[in-house]
Amino acid sequence: MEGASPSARAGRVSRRGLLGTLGGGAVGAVLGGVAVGLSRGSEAGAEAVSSAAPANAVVEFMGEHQAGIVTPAQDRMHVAAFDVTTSSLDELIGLMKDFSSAIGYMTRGLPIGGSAGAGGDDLLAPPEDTGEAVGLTAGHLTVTVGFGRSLFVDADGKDRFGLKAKLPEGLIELPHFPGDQLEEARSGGDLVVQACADDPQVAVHAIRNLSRIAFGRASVRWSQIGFGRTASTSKAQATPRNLFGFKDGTANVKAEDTSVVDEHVWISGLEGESAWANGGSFMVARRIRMTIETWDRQNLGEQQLVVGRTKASGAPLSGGEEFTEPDFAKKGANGPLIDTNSHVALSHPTRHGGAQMLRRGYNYTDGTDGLGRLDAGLFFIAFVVDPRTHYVPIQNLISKQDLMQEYVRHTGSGLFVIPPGVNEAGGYLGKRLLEG
Ligand SMILES: C=CC1=C(C)c2cc3[nH]c(cc4nc(cc5[nH]c(cc1n2)c(C)c5CCC(=O)O)C(CCC(=O)O)=C4C)c(C)c3C=C
Ligand SMILES: [Fe+2]
Repeated sequence: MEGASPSARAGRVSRRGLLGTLGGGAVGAVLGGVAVGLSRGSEAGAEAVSSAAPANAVVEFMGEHQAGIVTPAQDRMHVAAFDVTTSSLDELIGLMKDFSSAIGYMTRGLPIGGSAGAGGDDLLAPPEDTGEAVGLTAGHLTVTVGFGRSLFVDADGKDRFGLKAKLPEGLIELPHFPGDQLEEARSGGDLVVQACADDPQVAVHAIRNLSRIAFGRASVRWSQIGFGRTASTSKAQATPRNLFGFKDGTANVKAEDTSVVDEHVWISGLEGESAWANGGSFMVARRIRMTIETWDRQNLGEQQLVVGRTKASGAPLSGGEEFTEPDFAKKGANGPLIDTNSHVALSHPTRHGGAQMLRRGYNYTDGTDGLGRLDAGLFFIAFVVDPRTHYVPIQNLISKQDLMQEYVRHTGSGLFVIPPGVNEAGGYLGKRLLEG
């Protein structure tokens, strides 16, 4: 599914190559976009644009599943949630077609619409692409799109677009968890767009342009920039560290374990009206502020007790090295070596009927809070097959008992269903929901 197409791998995307790779199925809208872009741009412009798409930084947009889930986690993220402002299903369909078309270009490192990007000949219209990514590589950009419950039914239960019957049962209203201090302006949303890339400018460019494209049909409700990954999603990746200074992602679901991914990440087996969601996933997003200053005053022993692993190597406190399975039964002089209320003990699959999640979070900082404290933390993202079994019970237990709770505060929240990928000619993100 992922990986560069042969034409992209060659480092230059010819016009025919572009039509082949995008038009091979990404959408009529993409083909239309290409045609428009080429008719507007000069030959020389198109060539210049094409040569700016080195293949080794391209993650394929098209596929059975959307990219940006099992894709090796890139270092930078910009996520935005949108409120859909139109009440027209046709306009919503148009928006998803336009998003899919633009994503097709941007993930290849090309200016939207095949336009000249930062410039061109038309002085009387705004450029089709804002231009700040021209000259940069595709940066392994992935753009993952999802739908919130409020797209299906509004707060009064009204069927906004005739989609209510297609609402997957798993797309619940998340319950209030103990200690939640959620801010309305950082929570919810009808649509979510997760842009991840190696380069922050590439990720921000994607969200900026999609927001611009959405104008008149959807507006940004909240957005969050993350500056460093806090998870590995591939065995080839080194485990990064979160802002507590601990390795994060050691026991994460990894892309190579395809049977685990199939069981715990991809939606399958849905029948009837919600069958459109098969091949998709659910995305849980939580903005978790970390009280860094308090944490930094704790001694190393306390920090390790809270996590249940050593700070240096990430090994479980029961012994071994980073990837050794924790032994929760192993006792020392003062009881279990891994505290029963440590983060690892409470979130481990053995406490939750084997449920696992693919974590794909990011460190964030949004400056200081006016009291001299860093507004920083972890933008937690997890992809799961069903939040009712794979997120809610875990969050409930953590929120009630986790020693880590003393150092964190949940300030934002969202739950979205991620539709499957685009893998057919004339397809676009969400087509099976919106037209099926
Ligand atoms: C509800 C799910 C989870 C939330 C919310 C969460 C927040 C959170 N986690 C850390 C730091 C670490 N988490 C680690 C492991 C881990 N965390 C969860 C779930 C949530 N974390 C799971 C399922 C696991 C794996 C448990 C296991 O199988 O052993 C670790 C250990 C290293 C690792 O395996 O990744 C750390 C460190 C922070 C700082 C945080 C909120 C700010
Ligand atoms: Fe965790």
